[in-house]
Amino acid sequence: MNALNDEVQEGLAAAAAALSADPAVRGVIVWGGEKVFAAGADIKQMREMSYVDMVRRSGRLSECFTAVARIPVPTVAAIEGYALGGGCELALTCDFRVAASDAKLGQPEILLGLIPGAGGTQRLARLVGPARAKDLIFTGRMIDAAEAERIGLVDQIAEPGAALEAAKAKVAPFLTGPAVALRAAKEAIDRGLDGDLGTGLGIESMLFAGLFATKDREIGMTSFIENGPGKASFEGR
Ligand SMILES: CCCCCCCCCCCCC/C=C/C(=O)SCCNC(=O)CCNC(=O)[C@H](O)C(C)(C)COP(=O)(O)OP(=O)(O)OC[C@H]1O[C@@H](n2cnc3c(N)ncnc32)[C@H](O)[C@@H]1OP(=O)(O)O
Repeated sequence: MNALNDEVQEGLAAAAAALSADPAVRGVIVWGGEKVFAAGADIKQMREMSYVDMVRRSGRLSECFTAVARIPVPTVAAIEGYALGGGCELALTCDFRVAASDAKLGQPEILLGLIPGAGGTQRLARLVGPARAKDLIFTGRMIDAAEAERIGLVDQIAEPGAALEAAKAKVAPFLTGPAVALRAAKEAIDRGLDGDLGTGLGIESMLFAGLFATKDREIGMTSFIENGPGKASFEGR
């Protein structure tokens, strides 16, 4: 079930750091395999943990989730089977979510006497709105891919077993786009969500101005003038 135990979380954090540091990486897909995305944090491991254990980890509880959220290029979660609890929270750290039509998503922590502990109360509420987030978190109920798409938790539905292929198709256009501009767009949107409108507009202006130093800006504008829209062959820098 891809239970997110210590080892898996450390592996995710290391992979996210390596991908973030590699300028050749233009897009990332998070996939749990053909059977399941992730059924959440490892309940068996958590049951052995004490309050002191958790206090010791506070601040680090969701560092692998934050590492994935901070990957500076477009990311897509390809969901088969279940994305529950920490698994749904991991999917929420991606820019887009593609789910198989028979997939189930949810935040069932309340059924364990817990609440989401890796960003679910924050990212889910920002994505689907506080009322829908409260419905899923207060009830702990699973929803199918169709309901998830309806509320905006999932962006696209694929045939069972085809979520990875659909995610590859979704990320493909970004691989030949203007890499620096795509990074700037993701940073402006994500950082803007953290603050007030004025701060967000300031971040956007700074990043917009910075793109005038890129080669792709010259390529894009020259291509439009000479060939019309959408014909530019960007260099990615
Ligand atoms: C996290 C531990 C490491 C420490 C790290 C620091 C701690 C903090 C981490 C960061 C904060 C994370 C906050 C997130 C919290 C959570 O995610 S809480 C867990 C939320 N998830 C769930 O409640 C889902 C639990 N699973 C199920 O409901 C069902 O298994 C299923 C997914 C609906 C599938 O059902 P079914 O097809 O009937 O299969 P099962 O028989 O139930 O399961 C097969 C085997 O898999 C085991 N398993 C399933 N889920 C988990 C899980 N989350 N953790 C551990 N093990 C799991 C299940 O026990 C079965 O095992 P066996 O009986 O041995 O075959």
